[in-house]
Order: sequence, then structure tokens, then C-alpha cells
Amino acid sequence: MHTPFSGGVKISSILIVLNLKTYLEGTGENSVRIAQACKDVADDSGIDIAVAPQFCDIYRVASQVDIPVYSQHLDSVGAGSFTGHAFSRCIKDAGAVGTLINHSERRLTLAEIDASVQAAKKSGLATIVCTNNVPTSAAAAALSPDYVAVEPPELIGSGIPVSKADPAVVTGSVEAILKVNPAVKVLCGAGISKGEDLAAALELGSVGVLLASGIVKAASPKAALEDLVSKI
Ligand SMILES: O=C(CO)COP(=O)(O)O
Repeated sequence: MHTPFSGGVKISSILIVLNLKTYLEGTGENSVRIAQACKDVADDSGIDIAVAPQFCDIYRVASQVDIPVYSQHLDSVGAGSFTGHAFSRCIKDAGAVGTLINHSERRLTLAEIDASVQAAKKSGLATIVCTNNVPTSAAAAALSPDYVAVEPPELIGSGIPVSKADPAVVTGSVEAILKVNPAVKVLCGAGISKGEDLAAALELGSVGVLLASGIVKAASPKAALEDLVSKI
């Protein structure tokens, strides 16, 4: 089920990335607990599940849970006179295997996205560039990240799955990305929480999902994750 490594990072056939955003106030132990639930469900289901905690929790999560950890953002700066930036080499050193770039809640310019992809690759981090529609998906594919994750902003946090509300943005992105750069894999996200949402996302041609609130805010994140993978 797993294809080989890309830039030292395993790229599997199905990938679920759980973005913790800033939902978990205060204690890194909450991030560790959710990451452990992801790891348990990944082990039981055989599906790769990665987690994207806050920067300051990357080290704690990566050192306590055997799970792929992604940064929520990365700046393109190198070593030098830069203050308050997310430096790719430190993100890698903290234990991350990859990074989100250009999340809807952390938008960048096209030039910055390109530079961030290059910086991440140089540091051996897998790259997921987030987009909001078909044209931006095509543009992102031209920058050769490992994944493009298309997420219509209006559906983020809505509980209405993109796979139902706007399947065309997923199929359109898959088609456009295939034309621009067939090596780039497609994820989709926004409102995804249930097994049927993931199954629909895969049917639309994506290889997985990027999701957040449906799992992080659930009474039992582990039960929600079990439901998410139940239709595969
Ligand atoms: O922004 C998202 C993942 O990065 C999607 O968020 P929701 O799953 O909460 O809609």
C-alpha cells in the first residue's frame, strides 16, 4: 500500500493530515494525546495519519509519539538575521517530516509559496501546499510540492464536507494538477469528519484529506478518527 520515499519522507497511497490549528489551548500534552490517538488508529487501520501541531509542540509530539509530524507553516528564510520566522532547518530538527504551506489561515504570496517549497525541500521536509480553488491548485502544482491540498475557505470549520458541497473543486483540481505536474498528489479538506466524507474524497480522485475541527473538537477524537477510516 505504501509507495517509496520522496525526499526522505514516506509518501503513502492514502494520507490523512490532522491540523490542530490553535484549538488546543495551553498544554502540549493535549497535542500529544491527540497525536497518540492518530497513531493508534493509523496502526489499527494501516492508513497513514499525520498531525500538524503548533510550532512549539512539534518537538514534544515528535519525541513522544511515533507519528509523522507536519508544521502548520514554514518561512523561506535561511540562517541569518531573521526574527520571528519559522526556519525550515529548525522545524526539521524539532522532528517534523513535512510542512503545510499557504494554509487558508496563513496565506502567502505565490513567490513566497515557491520559496517556502524550495526551503522545505532543501531541509528534507515533505510539502503540502494548500489552495482555495482550481486555478490556485494548478499554480501550486507548478511549484512541485509533494501534495496540493484544496480547501474552499467558506467550508472550513463548517461541518459541511467539501466532497459533498463542492465536489467539482476536488475533481477540477485533480484534473488541473494532473495536466501541470502528474507527480503532485492531491488532498482535499474543509468540513471533512466522517468515514463517508473520506471515501467520497478518494472517489473524487484525491489521495486523502486535510482536516481539523471534526476530529479535534469531537468529544472523543479517537472515536472520530475510527469513524473517519471506517469506510476504507
Ligand atoms: O482547515 C482545515 C484543515 O487544514 C479544515 O478544517 P475543518 O476540518 O475544521 O473544516
